[in-house]
Amino acid sequence: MAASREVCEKVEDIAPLPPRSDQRRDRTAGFVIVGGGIAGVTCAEQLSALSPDDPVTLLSASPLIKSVTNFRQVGRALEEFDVEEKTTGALQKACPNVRVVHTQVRAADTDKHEVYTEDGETFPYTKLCICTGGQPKLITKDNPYVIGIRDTETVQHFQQKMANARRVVIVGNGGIALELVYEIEGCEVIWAIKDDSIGNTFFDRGAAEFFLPHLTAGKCEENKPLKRLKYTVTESSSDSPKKGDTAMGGALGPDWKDGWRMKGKHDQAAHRVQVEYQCEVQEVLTREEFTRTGQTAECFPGTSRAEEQNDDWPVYVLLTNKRLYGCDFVVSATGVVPSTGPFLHNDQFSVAPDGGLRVDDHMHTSVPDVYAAGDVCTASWEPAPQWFQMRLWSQARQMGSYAAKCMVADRDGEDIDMDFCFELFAHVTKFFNYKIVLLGRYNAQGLGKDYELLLRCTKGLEYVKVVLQAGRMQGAVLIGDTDLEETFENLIVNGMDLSPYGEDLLDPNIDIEDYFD
Ligand SMILES: Cc1cc2nc3c(=O)[nH]c(=O)nc-3n(C[C@H](O)[C@H](O)[C@H](O)COP(=O)(O)OP(=O)(O)OC[C@H]3O[C@@H](n4cnc5c(N)ncnc54)[C@H](O)[C@@H]3O)c2cc1C
Ligand SMILES: NC(=O)c1ccc[n+]([C@@H]2O[C@H](COP(=O)([O-])OP(=O)(O)OC[C@H]3O[C@@H](n4cnc5c(N)ncnc54)[C@H](O)[C@@H]3O)[C@@H](O)[C@H]2O)c1
Repeated sequence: MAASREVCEKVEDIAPLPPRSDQRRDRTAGFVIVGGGIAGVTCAEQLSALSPDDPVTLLSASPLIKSVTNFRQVGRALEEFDVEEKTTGALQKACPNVRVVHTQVRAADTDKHEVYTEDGETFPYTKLCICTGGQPKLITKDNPYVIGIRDTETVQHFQQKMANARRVVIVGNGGIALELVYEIEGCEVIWAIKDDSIGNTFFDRGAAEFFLPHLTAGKCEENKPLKRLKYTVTESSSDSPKKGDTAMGGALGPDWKDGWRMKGKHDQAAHRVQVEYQCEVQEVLTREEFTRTGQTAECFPGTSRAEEQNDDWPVYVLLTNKRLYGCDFVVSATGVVPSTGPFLHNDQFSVAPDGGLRVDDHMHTSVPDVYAAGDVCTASWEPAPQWFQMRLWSQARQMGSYAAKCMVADRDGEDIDMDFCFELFAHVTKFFNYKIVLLGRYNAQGLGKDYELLLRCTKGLEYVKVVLQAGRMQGAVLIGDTDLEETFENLIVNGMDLSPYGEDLLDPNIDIEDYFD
């Protein structure tokens, strides 16, 4: 049988320690941050603000760094912002005591309080914050037809493949898959999900039903995506990531470019999506391997054998439901593997089952003077009842900022309370061109069976779901411009008994903002 499915959850192989460097730049140790994504840059900015006289060194493998712009505090925990790529100079100009070094960290000796880089330099630190993000968790590694999406480079690679694509298989049912399925045009999509409804990372079945009509509806003018997605870059470069390159860029931010659509080969092809429910990829076969099986590949559902575009696909995907599809390539939108590789030389770090560096409620790792923030870490403190980690920009920003406060407080021997943002899960985003707000235990996470739901839905306009337990709001899903997020955030946080209001709570004729103001 062909390439067996190997889910690569193992952290990248740990290379031997680089030779001890004698290139110790003459510098006083200070705060060192590894990673120029949102977590690392926010940490550097906050350190600069809190400790402007101390040296802060940001080591980043990506030439451009990510920073937060147009920050808007929508509610007490809910925030919106844009993400922009900036030159390192911009950060250094804004924060004079921050120095950004474009380099790749190879290892750290936490006993000596030193970080070593690929080009043989040593950076001593008093406090270190690891913000190295993550990489796509691919369903199978080293298969040129199976790609992940993480940063600008991988998007360019994706775009190149898209240009001539007639059919792609998307695996996964989370953020990236939801966005791609909506954005891809002129190309057939086979969407393979493990679940019985779409988008279950974010939505329950009800909300999934709300979106289904948008799966195949063409994007007529008015519902063209307002926010161009993160998957388009204006310049297309011929160099796809070199083999062996780990995706060293920062994870994508919202579309910072007004770019092309993700057009496949067939402009005129309708937006055709076939969802294959409750299945996984069993095998990915080359054309030769497929031919040897003697099997017949499926036509795109609804097309006859004669209409089938062709049957000489470069790659074939066998699903666990025994359906076999040919396609041009596979997008493995199947989550993130934290990039901890350079730090696991010493086994002092406690690593969580998802591969992240465990951090406590002060963003401390298990190693003295070493902190972590963003996708690379796994929150390992007892969380507030309505908060949980999800690897998102907002949480990367919040963790980066809070880690900086903890680093300074610990250095000065001061106490510090956890930021409010860790009291309540709050996420605002867009899917299928609708505003989406997710609050608290929005899918009744961890509530067992002891909860009730209130729903309000206007087809094509809005979908409101409230999760209640003992009359108290635990979470909410808001789809569309409901303007309920601030009120609901307060109701979740203040734990008010709402049972007297019953279904009136969602009565569209009652202006509950005033009611609970
Ligand atoms: C396609 C895609 C779409 C997304 N869309 C959304 C969204 O709509 N909303 C949302 O909230 N979240 C979204 N996310 C998630 C979000 O991008 C991440 O959670 C967030 O950016 C993580 O930030 P970070 O700083 O932890 O990591 P990253 O942004 O990955 O940054 C890691 C940094 O560390 C550097 N680095 C890594 N290893 C080394 C090393 N050894 N030495 C030196 N530097 C190193 C990298 O170069 C990079 O600069 C999306 C993610 C992807 C992949
Ligand atoms: N708008 C947004 O909020 C948004 C958009 C894109 C990405 N993101 C974030 O970026 C990160 C990466 O996105 P993502 O979509 O890769 O991750 P994700 O965690 O959102 O979704 C991963 C999906 O893949 C599924 N999966 C995992 N292993 C699988 C396997 N072997 N076979 C089939 N399915 C499998 C999971 O069940 C899940 O449905 C996530 O943290 C996500 O939250 C957020």
